[in-house]
Amino acid sequence: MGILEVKNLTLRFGGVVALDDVSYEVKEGEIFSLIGPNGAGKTSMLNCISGLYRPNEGSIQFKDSPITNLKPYKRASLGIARAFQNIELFPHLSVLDNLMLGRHVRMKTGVLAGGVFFGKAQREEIEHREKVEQVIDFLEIEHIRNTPVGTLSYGLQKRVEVGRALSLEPDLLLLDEPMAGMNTEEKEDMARYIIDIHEEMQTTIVLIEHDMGVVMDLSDHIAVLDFGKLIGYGTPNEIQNNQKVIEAYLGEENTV
Ligand SMILES: Nc1ncnc2c1ncn2[C@@H]1O[C@H](COP(=O)(O)OP(=O)(O)OP(=O)(O)O)[C@@H](O)[C@H]1O
Repeated sequence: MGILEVKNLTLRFGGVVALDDVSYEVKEGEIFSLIGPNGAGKTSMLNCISGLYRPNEGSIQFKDSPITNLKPYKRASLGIARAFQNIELFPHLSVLDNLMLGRHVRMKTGVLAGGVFFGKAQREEIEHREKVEQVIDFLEIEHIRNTPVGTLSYGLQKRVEVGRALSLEPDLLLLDEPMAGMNTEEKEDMARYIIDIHEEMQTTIVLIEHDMGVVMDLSDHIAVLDFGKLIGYGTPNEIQNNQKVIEAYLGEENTV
């Protein structure tokens, strides 16, 4: 079953067609990757899914309901979370506080009431703290839980950025180049966390990544964009043998 259905999506910026009549489905529980050359439209696609951009044409359905015209916070409250390519954390706040803020759309009493601790707000705060502590354990960032994010290494900040999205307990996690700028060891760690999130939390993941080794290893299905058009869709094996994709993006050396 498709947890996310994108139909005939077109997005224009003046004369630039960032997305051109793109349709595909992301199945529940899978790791789905969006690949393609620079400027192909991958981030624009994530922006349309998370609600930052409104497409000119077409529709997006999440769990069988239309979300095309919903605001980003509404989509977040339905279970769509995103880790940004350019880390979107509060650098002066601790890891724990950043993750708590990541849950704010789940909080009924609001961050302020939670902060001054009365009755219902206090109970809710404790519940949210527990969820966030689970994410901290899961991503093995206990040792930096009270550290201001801005003082951490880039690799750890990227992990906290994923943690911020994960603290929402999403059904659909959008990861925009979670390994960009990382060294080999950090990349391997991040790949392992993505596999664990997928396997242990059964979270559906949409991944944008330029490292083809990672994409081919992790993905159940891959969609390939080129100049805003969908030029390929399939399993890693199908994509590596797709002549159009080889010519536009992969090149002969990346194929099996
Ligand atoms: N806010 C914007 N205003 C104008 N043009 C934009 C905007 N966002 C994206 N574009 C254009 O849309 C096209 C697709 O860009 P997009 O960033 O989605 O590609 P991408 O595949 O994510 O690229 P990269 O791999 O470099 O991140 C590009 O031509 C880009 O210049």
